[in-house]
Amino acid sequence: MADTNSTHAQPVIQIEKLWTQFGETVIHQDLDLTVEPGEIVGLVGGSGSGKTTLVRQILGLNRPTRGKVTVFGTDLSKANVNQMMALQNRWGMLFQMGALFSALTVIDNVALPMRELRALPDYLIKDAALLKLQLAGIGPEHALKMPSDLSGGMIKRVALARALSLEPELLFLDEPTAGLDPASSAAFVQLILSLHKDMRLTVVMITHDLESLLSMCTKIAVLADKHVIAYDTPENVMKVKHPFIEKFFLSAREEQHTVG
Ligand SMILES: Nc1ncnc2c1ncn2[C@@H]1O[C@H](COP(=O)(O)OP(=O)(O)OP(=O)(O)O)[C@@H](O)[C@H]1O
Repeated sequence: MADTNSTHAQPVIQIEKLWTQFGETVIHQDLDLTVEPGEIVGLVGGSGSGKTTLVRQILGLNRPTRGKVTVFGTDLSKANVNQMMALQNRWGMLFQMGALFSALTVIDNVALPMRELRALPDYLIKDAALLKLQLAGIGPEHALKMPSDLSGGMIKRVALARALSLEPELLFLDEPTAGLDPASSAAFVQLILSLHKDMRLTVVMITHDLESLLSMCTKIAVLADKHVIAYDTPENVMKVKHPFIEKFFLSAREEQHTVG
């Protein structure tokens, strides 16, 4: 009998039978991945396993050789310019490098995506930018500073405020804690967790940082052997017998044994 009570929300991201080839080199082969609303998915894999390429394909910046990428129900291979622009307003991206424009003040960096939309008067954009900064833990006293006046942790927070400026439903994070000291890293993880809760975000994050993977992710997707070899809760992924997984989680397992 059909279960009439269950709601089947549309996946935020659906990747089906994706192939990526650069020249003779195959990077992804028959890769499948589905991200449901509200998940925080950690994307892990060895260097060159194709994590960045996969995220670029989800953002429509790279086209897969074969296969289908659907975001918010839109098949990217069939999306026209207007549909792509509509999608771009529904996601935010926190880049690892060059997170801020060095010639713009903190508030102008955050205001930029809103100004590009040309939908709001500037006084409203400034207020909205101040609110986003506050959400990311940056007070108004820092609004007119230049990026060069900020610490690494503050730069990440301002970049996060900018990624959130269009109130995205989907947030991409590329190595969000890289370069932060342990205390700033833990604070940044807490910030993302609270935003995830308050803003009902879906998050996809590339990271090598075991600590943030285990404390944040509802699911981990492991990229190896050209596809997703495991996609489950951190607890279950850690149990999968595969050389990459065993090596990657070795330290976490050892910690568990020490504690237990
Ligand atoms: N445009 C391109 N042309 C040719 N090769 C490319 C291109 N983009 C990526 N590659 C190759 O594809 C492979 C996957 O790269 P990608 O950056 O996606 O890996 P990654 O898993 O993010 O690696 P890392 O963890 O080191 O950042 C690499 O071997 C890279 O050199």
